[in-house]
Amino acid sequence: MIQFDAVHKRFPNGTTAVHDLSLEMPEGGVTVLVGSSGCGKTTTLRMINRMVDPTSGTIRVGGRDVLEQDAAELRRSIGYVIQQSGLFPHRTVLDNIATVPLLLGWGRRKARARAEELLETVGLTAEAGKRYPHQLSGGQQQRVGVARALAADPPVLLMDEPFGAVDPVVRTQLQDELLRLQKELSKTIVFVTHDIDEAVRLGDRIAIFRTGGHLVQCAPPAELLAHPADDFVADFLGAERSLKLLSLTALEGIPQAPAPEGGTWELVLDGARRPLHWRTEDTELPVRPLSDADSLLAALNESIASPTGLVARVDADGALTGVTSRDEIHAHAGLAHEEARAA
Ligand SMILES: Nc1ncnc2c1ncn2[C@@H]1O[C@H](COP(=O)(O)OP(=O)(O)OP(=O)(O)O)[C@@H](O)[C@H]1O
Repeated sequence: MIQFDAVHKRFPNGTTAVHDLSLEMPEGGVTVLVGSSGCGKTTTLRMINRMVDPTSGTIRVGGRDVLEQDAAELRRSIGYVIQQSGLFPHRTVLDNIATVPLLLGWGRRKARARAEELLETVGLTAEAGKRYPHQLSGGQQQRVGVARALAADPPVLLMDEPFGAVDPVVRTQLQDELLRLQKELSKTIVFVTHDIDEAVRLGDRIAIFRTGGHLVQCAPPAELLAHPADDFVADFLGAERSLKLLSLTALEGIPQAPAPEGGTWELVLDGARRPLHWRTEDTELPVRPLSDADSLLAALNESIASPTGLVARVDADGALTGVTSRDEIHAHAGLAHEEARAA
């Protein structure tokens, strides 16, 4: 969908921001650009919608060279979300979201109806639409930014550190929302971040850049974590690289056994068989039940916290389906690594 071919960007002051970049960003997937400050991520992103033009090389979107297209038209056809949302302060939330449809000549009524629909899509109330941006929290403003970028239903979304300015809890919520939306919409997304955990969570492919605008490696997260191309990439991925790999493997298919009965610790259930806590004669300890979609990393964590070393497994309704032991989780963690290395 988006193709960079030998792209170079040198600014008039002599700074090379992007060096000989050849990269493909697949249709309907999330490509995350990561790297330390100043390594050329934003410049790469902005060359896609011609906010910056390359010095040499070719960029194609949907097979068409961007330099052969009208810059303003191209920009309207590509969604763009930035940190601090970039909303117009003197327009209501609804008018902000309707910006591009109005520019495209949709007519006021249709543009507003689309904006109302999108408010709901990004998890905001109709009432929020009547407010001005400063009357919303940072996380809500980012949601409006995403809604505005989606308004004309563009096939491509560019997102530059969109969740960089919100606290970690809201950031996780926004990431979850984006994953949910992406399941429905399958946009071609290019996402810039400093945060490798965010990249592993969101990316179908991760491109790691080094200062001077050099692309070092581009691969799906599991491949990157199992086979970093060099020490730079390994350092960037961090010391917990192996644990990050476990965050990509789901618990589904990992064997379960019936919950133990009559031992020192008992798993207490409510009337709907939902786990409440672990109980011994004089103590109760919390249980954090996991479903098939949860990761091996979450299971490892829970197995360490659990007094019995057992992880309670539940179905979609939260009802107990069985337990899995710490040893079993360990064995599968090792297996997940071997498979990733072998792949
Ligand atoms: N308009 C410009 N003129 C001159 N140099 C620029 C310009 N824009 C960016 N640069 C330089 O190009 C390099 C790459 O910048 P860019 O913003 O693409 O990096 P980045 O990886 O997105 O950084 P950050 O994570 O800090 O946003 C930096 O050295 C930057 O100072």
